[in-house]
Amino acid sequence: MSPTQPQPRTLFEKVWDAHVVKPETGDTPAVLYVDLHLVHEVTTPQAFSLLAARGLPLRRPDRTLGTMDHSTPTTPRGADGRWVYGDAQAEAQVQRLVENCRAFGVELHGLGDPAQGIVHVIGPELGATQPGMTVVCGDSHTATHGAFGALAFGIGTSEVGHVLATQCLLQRRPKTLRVHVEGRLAPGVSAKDLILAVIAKLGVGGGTGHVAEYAGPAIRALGMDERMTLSNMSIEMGARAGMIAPDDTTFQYLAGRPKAPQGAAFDAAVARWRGLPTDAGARFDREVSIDAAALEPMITWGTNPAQAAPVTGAVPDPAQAPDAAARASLEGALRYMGLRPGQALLGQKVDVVFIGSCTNSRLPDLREAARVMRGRKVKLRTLVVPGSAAVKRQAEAEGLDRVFRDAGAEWREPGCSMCIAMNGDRIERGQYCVSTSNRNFEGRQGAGGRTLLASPATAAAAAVAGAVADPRRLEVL
Ligand SMILES: CC(C)[C@H](C(=O)O)[C@@H](O)C(=O)O
Ligand code: SF4
Repeated sequence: MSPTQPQPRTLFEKVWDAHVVKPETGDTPAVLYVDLHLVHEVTTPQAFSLLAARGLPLRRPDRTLGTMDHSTPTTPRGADGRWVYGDAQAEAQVQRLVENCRAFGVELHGLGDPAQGIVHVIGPELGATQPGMTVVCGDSHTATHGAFGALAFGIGTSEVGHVLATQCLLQRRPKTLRVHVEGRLAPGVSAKDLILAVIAKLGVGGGTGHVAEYAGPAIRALGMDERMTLSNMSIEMGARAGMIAPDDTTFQYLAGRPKAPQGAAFDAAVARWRGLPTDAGARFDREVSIDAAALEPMITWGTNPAQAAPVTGAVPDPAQAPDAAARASLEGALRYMGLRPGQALLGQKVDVVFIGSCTNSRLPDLREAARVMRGRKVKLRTLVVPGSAAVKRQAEAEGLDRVFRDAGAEWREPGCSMCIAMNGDRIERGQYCVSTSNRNFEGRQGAGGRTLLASPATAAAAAVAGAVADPRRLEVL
């Protein structure tokens, strides 16, 4: 390459370089400009108070977008027009967000609003999330928006305050990691199974300090909703963000969405966005590759998302752990989960199924669950919670709600719900829940509750079978 030619750059580097207001020096992080700041009720009260205490205005109300999701009820409002909250704290949080957004002029999609929903579902749905943007939110699953070729990551509450006040953020430049996914996913194997397999391979710390880029033929073949499932869980392997290069699938998804550029402006944006993908010859700090065709439906058996196995596999035996520390951690996980070393995962008893969360609550996820439940009955408590009011409307227009109700499942209002159990939707101590969410930490879905993470099809199969089941073998259910 001649010295005058520009260095090939990765997708991450292009987005980072375009947003650096002040470069990083030895002891000071870079100042990074933020294009889109998403806000929800849990991580904003102190941040808005910080502004109020200093008498500062919100720097860019037009680049700040609010919704409520974590603490919101998923049962419809009563005949008196009132929502029934899980507890007083949940209601207070929601009220604070309403007041703060009104006081600071933030567009808020609150309860009952046709665009309300989980923050990581509504950003893309409204076309607010776009390629090449920097997107932040006081929420670790902000990585979801990376599916559009945005640099999107979670920030802490004090940083939320900085962004509200300045539209900028102090950031150290992360390293880069490319996850190259060869081949094609087999029928019955989904993006959720792929990301669980990637995390199982790399470990919960495998991406620490890095921004991941998912690339390769298997990724190109995925729709936007599936790509979001993948990017969403990047944080579960410690990655700062998880990006996917924008392509025609991305542009088609965005065309006509209310907050996307319209008409000639859209065409101009697409022309710009086409320059974002990683250049041939660009260097990553680390590269891994995985064969999509070899994957099976996955399910977690432990208390972190890397503790996963094919659904046809078995719970590992701590006696075979490579060292004492690994053995102790395995033993701890199995004790909490009440599972025996070597036991088959198929047939493991399940008490509750949760289909929802920012990982798997979009229309294609619900279609998958409905495909499995259609004409069948669930054997246990099954909650289906759409990711947004828009997903709920579309699902109902297709009659998916009927399929779920006829099967005996509960069809709820949009929100985070049982993913985090902040709104009163929870499992009981000792119960097993096959969940399409992203975290199986101890007590995540309710104190003492045991979570097994899986895809919508695997979760629906468990609901119908009353136990862990293989979604590719519906004929035996
Ligand atoms: C409540 C919020 C701060 C939290 C997050 O950061 O991700 C939640 O969304 C989660 O999934 O654990
Ligand atoms: S659905 Fe779950 S993971 Fe997603 S933002 Fe809500 S609580 Fe966090």
